[in-house]
Amino acid sequence: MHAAPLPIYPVSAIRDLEALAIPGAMPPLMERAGEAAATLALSLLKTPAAVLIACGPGNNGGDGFVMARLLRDAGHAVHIAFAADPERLPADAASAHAAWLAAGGETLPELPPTPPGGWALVVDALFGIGLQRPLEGRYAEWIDSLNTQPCPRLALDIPSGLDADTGRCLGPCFAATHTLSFIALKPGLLTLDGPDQCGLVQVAALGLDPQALLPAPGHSIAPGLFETRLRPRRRNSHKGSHGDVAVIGGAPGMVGAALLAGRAAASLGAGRVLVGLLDPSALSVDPLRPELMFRTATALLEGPLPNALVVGPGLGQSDNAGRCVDQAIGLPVPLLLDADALNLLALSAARQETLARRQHPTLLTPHPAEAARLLACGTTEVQADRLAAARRIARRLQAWVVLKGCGSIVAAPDGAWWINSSGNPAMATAGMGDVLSGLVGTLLAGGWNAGEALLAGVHLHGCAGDHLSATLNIDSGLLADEMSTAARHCFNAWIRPPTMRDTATWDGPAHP
Ligand SMILES: NC(=O)C1=CN([C@@H]2O[C@H](COP(=O)(O)OP(=O)(O)OC[C@H]3O[C@@H](n4cnc5c(N)ncnc54)[C@H](OP(=O)(O)O)[C@@H]3O)[C@@H](O)[C@H]2O)[C@@H](O)CC1
Ligand SMILES: Nc1ncnc2c1ncn2[C@@H]1O[C@H](COP(=O)(O)OP(=O)(O)O)[C@@H](O)[C@H]1O
Ligand SMILES: [K+]
Repeated sequence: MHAAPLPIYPVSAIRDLEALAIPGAMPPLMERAGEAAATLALSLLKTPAAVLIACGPGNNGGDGFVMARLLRDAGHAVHIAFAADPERLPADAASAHAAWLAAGGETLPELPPTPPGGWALVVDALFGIGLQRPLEGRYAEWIDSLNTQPCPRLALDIPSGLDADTGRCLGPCFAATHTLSFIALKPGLLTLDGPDQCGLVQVAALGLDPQALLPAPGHSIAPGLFETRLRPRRRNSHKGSHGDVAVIGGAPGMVGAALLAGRAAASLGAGRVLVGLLDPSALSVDPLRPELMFRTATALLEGPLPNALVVGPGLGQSDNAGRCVDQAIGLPVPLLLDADALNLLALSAARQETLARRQHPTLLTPHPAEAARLLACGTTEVQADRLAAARRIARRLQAWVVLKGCGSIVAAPDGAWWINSSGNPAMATAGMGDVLSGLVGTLLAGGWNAGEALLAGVHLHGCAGDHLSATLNIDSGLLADEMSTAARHCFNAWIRPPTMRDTATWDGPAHP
């Protein structure tokens, strides 16, 4: 069994879930949320300790009051900072506040000074999915102060100051070491600033089965999404069974990009890899990867059709590059456009219209600046709502799209979406995108459909980066060309049956 994707609900869908779940919920959801938070806190606290909980004016504050009461019952010294008007708390939060006072607890209108031994835990129960605007004044000061505490910092539902839908810090934002999100994941936990602000994310479903109440609008990416493809190769197969990948790119000065894509394709097991370079004076062999076959871009586009075509790595924006893109769009093959192929697409409305009418799978792999060009807007606008940007491109161009970066978004032409959580900032180096193109191209050439190939390629690419960072013990300085063998390693771990995954020896053919 491979890991299953997790459901993701934007705020509007969480509100719908609330409406469906709350009428019958007993004990109330807030009680369950506070209890789940207290359970997590107890796992972080060894001996009776000093805990600071900052409670806000809404239901997120209510979760904090419930948690405080339970931690106090467990013997911890709980201090609550609460500056709002108790009369204006929503009903459940008002009950939780009253129960805290009835249990002998008190609240302070300001953050108390740090006790001599320091806080053992600080908890952000200020704002959750009801955050409407950037934090200012007192709340901004509280966040700045809480962020300096060198102890575990737990956010309830979502770090205060983070937009739950977009992952954007609206202003000052709690920097959690742990986030306990209620009912289901929200997109903002997983993309843009979310992963930096959230620390370790856990979900407390509060006894609900959200998917039974409301189908999830989106999902995380996990191998369970494409597990039917994760099978060992048939013994009776040959290079023709695994597909030809053609990579078009490599204008003068950028030949390396095409090589990176080609090498990644070869390492992932493409039957044959052909590289069509635009630079007429470039290599005709890659001495470090002699398996690659070289052609001119024109010869490749006019020769026998490959099983998948990748156009863009190091392509440049010459007239010749434009002709290659136009020609590729017209070919009846699965087509992945990356890098300058996307920039050339952005330059021509006619090209976009032709692309959107293609009858064969089209995949686009923009980073935020390329996405901005495709949408004729600024990169800031793309990053302000990555999910919306990816979905807009996918719908408009009727293509499968990955908007790359921290928490890559995959969007389908029909509006479906996923968020990837593998990968890390050591991968923020030139050439990483070229490697991704080669990996996805190989899966396409192997007969995977567009969605499976893109979801798997994006996830695999991140897993390879994580594997390398862990095994090399590095947080920076990952080289794009190192990724190919790591991707090969991770992919083979996926396709082997569990019983064979750790088997290094071979005892002869298995007999039934
Ligand atoms: N979903 C569920 O079923 C469950 C939800 N639960 C919990 O409820 C949380 C959602 O609660 P919520 O809707 O009351 O919103 P919440 O985040 O507490 O903030 C709203 C308050 O903040 C205020 N406010 C907003 N922005 C502000 C700012 N920048 N600066 C200052 N004030 C600002 C806003 O006031 P206003 O904007 O009207 O001025 C309002 O008073 C959710 O995240 C989870 O923790 C759990 O109990 C389990 C079940
Ligand atoms: N901080 C990060 N976290 C996760 N993945 C990242 C991060 N930075 C870069 N990556 C991944 O590395 C790749 C970079 O692609 P791209 O920007 O196109 O690079 P290039 O154009 O240099 O080849 C993308 O797949 C991206 O998602
Ligand atoms: K919070």
